[in-house]
Amino acid sequence: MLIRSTTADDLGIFIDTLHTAFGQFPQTPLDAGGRWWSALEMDRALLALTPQTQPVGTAAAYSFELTLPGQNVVPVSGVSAVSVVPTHRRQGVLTALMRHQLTQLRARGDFLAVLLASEAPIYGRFGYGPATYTTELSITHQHSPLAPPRASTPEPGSIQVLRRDAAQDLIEDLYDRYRRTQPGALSRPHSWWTRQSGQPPISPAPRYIALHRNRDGEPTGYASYALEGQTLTVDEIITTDSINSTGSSTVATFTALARFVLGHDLVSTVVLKHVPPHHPLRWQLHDFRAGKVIDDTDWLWVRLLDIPRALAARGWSGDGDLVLEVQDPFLNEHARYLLSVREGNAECFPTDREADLSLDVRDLGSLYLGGTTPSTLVQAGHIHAHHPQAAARADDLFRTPGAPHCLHWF
Ligand SMILES: CC(=O)SCCNC(=O)CCNC(=O)[C@H](O)C(C)(C)COP(=O)(O)OP(=O)(O)OC[C@H]1O[C@@H](n2cnc3c(N)ncnc32)[C@H](O)[C@@H]1OP(=O)(O)O
Repeated sequence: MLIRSTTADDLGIFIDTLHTAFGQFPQTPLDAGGRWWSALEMDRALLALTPQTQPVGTAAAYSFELTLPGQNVVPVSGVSAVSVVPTHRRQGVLTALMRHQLTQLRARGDFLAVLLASEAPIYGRFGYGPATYTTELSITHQHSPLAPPRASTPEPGSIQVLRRDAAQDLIEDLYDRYRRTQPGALSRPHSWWTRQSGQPPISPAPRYIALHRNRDGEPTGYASYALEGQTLTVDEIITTDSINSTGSSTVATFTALARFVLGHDLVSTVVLKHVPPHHPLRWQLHDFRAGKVIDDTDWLWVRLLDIPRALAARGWSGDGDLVLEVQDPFLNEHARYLLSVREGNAECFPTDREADLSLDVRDLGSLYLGGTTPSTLVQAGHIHAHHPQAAARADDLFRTPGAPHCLHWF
């Protein structure tokens, strides 16, 4: 099996191989469906070829930024377009692609990689762990407008409905402001917006944008939505007031936009994709049961490539020391690290001290953004705690003010 990097000249063969693997018919990159792939960075993609040079596998990487706990924004590679054609599966092609890619990512100095997994059992063996979660809610509209708040007054603001193509610059700017404060969120490069490459509202699919302005007239968020029959589907609600610089959160803009879509006439069901974990929306309904969770799933998977750098890059809570013994079976690495947290910042170095926790690098990926607690993974039997206080001490350090959330598709 030969793995080689691609160039722009390989775009056609890359997309052909990818579509064969996914069982779809090829689309040129410029037609509507093919726009998805026009954002591919072809100098960062890989092709797997047989000794007869038949292309049988693909993998790509996008250059994104990821917001970490502490609102630290760092570069990250977004792994995508991973595929092996059906005739060559379970022969180690993916394993060879992953090994090649992880080596390349490290060589370019990356300390983190992320992906969205088509199936959950695929990527743990390569060191990725599920790190953010997202919920899809279906709300039966006529029974369940939002109840008036019992202990506060709704923020006065206004909503304007725009067509998606008239709102592109506004929503690009709002998304960018949102993602810089939301741990777990990824950047959407400008080229994705100009090429309309991605899922709605980036793609040219017809959408309305409900734009929210605060009492001073400043845009603070939007809902991207479409109406089909009597179902109104919201792709995403993006708000810039959800987490402020002190880390405290409000849902004022989200609530105003939810009230707007739930009040839409001639609609029986409102589907809200990508509601963040622990969001209060269901509590705001008149009828709690009218909000049905139709999907509650992992979204962003994280892989640490340089553990000391990755751990020092995020913000922490409290003060304390923790020794982590980390196994990385795929890269055949095993080391112990001392994590020292002081006033929200961490230093991390290899150490000989006794371990507090022993864990696989995939579990460290799951803990990294604060979406899962160490004690949960100890209880699940994935992490070994060497003494009774270890999990609680780790919980205190890894704790974040809110759940990480990602809704970018790539
Ligand atoms: C980030 C993204 O792009 S997500 C998109 C992933 N791509 C797809 O889902 C497209 C359809 N599927 C495929 O193209 C292929 O089946 C792939 C890429 C998932 C797997 O490729 P393969 O070359 O068959 O994987 P490979 O032979 O290296 O398998 C490695 C191991 O993973 C296991 N594995 C591979 N795919 C799966 C799966 N879908 N479910 C469970 N286990 C799997 C194999 O059994 C093997 O296990 P073993 O080491 O214990 O024997």
